[in-house]
Amino acid sequence: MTLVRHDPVVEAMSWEAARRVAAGSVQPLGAVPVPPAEALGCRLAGPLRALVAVPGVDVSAMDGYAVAGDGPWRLAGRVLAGGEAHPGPLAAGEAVEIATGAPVPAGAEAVVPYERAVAGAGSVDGVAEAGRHIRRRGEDIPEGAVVLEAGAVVTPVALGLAAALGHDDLLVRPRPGVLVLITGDEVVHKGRPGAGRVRDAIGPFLPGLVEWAGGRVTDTVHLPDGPSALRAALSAPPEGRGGADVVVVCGASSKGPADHLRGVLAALGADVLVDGVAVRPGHPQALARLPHGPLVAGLPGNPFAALGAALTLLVPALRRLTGTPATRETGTLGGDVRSHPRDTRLVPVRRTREGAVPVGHDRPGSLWGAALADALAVVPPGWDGERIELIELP
Ligand SMILES: Nc1nc2c(c(=O)[nH]1)N[C@H]1C(S)=C(S)[C@@H](COP(=O)(O)OP(=O)(O)OC[C@H]3O[C@@H](n4cnc5c(N)ncnc54)[C@H](O)[C@@H]3O)O[C@H]1N2
Ligand code: MOO
Repeated sequence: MTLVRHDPVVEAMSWEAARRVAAGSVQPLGAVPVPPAEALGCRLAGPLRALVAVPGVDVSAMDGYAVAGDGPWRLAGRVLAGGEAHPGPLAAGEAVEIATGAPVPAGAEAVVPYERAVAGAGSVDGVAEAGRHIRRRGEDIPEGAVVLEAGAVVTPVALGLAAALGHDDLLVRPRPGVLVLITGDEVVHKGRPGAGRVRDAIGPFLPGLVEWAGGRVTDTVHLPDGPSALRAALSAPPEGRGGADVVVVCGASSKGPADHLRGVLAALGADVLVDGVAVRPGHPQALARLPHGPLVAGLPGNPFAALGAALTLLVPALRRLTGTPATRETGTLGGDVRSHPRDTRLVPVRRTREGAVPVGHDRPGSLWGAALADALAVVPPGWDGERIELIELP
């Protein structure tokens, strides 16, 4: 009989420390100008300024008559938005018919809406209130004003605002690219898994999770077990990785005969930043930096463990790359939850007015509980029942 000597158990890093290491493992990506569709959801890398005033000139706020002096007024023309401006200034006693948004002629003192005017042949009468219904140049937004600060999220509304202010491209921190490698000979990607097979449950949730955290999945590649395919994928040049900033490896993180992540990382000379975390589920997770640049996040193959690990290592790194400040939500936890003496527990919960309530079904191999939950409660070792951190689920 051959005796196999396994590595001694190495003390895993605390969950808090692992999250800190992940956030500190990268720097925010440099600013790039991108078109609006690409900028959506990114953070501004600099302040957004008004390139033009809004409105750009004095315009009418109503459909009616721009008038000078007291009525009745002689009708001197018509001005439409996008049409020809009135050729000269209005003299006292003159009016032009005007559309909402059309430039008011110089000399106009007010706009009298149709509803308040009495039109005759070549003339119009009514009561003018000085300055009424004229939107002055820059009244809404002065030229040069900072309308959104650096770090603001580019929302759909922000895109509309930027366009109104004359911007074509926006200067943002781009979405970090994430390449996903799914390992496992038993993992299938379509249909009902047969005997000895499991359906990939991690590849389908990562794009949404990555997008929610500010990144984008550049590609999802399925690899057979064994070190050579993993090694080839991790040592590909940047263009072979789609320029990804982070490579996520799912499975192969533990100590089994097909778990090659650590061996491949060592062979490639990677700097291992996290090698196991004192958390349940998800302890075999890992974080490393390859010599040629990208970060590698190793997620366990058990899908709920992979989710917990993604929230521990991947999401904090993506948030840092996108320049997103760390936030912390705390709450109370109901139900009968016990802490573990050594490991942090991640417990799927729903947040209610009475505090967070565990939803159950939280086995490492199943996403059932996490799918019912809207957050994971972070139960530290030796928890005393005080307030706890809640990490939001996408
Ligand atoms: N001797 C030890 N064995 C294990 C340990 C340990 O510390 N010592 N840790 C256990 C824990 S905890 C976990 S989690 C797993 C992690 O395993 P791996 O990351 O190496 O992943 P696999 O062995 O490939 O798979 C584990 C499990 O998950 C299923 N799987 C894999 N990929 C997927 C996928 N994309 N979608 C759905 N399910 C997947 C796979 O079939 C296995 O059932 O290791 C324990 N063992
Ligand atoms: O990370 Mo594992 O899922 O705790 O079983």
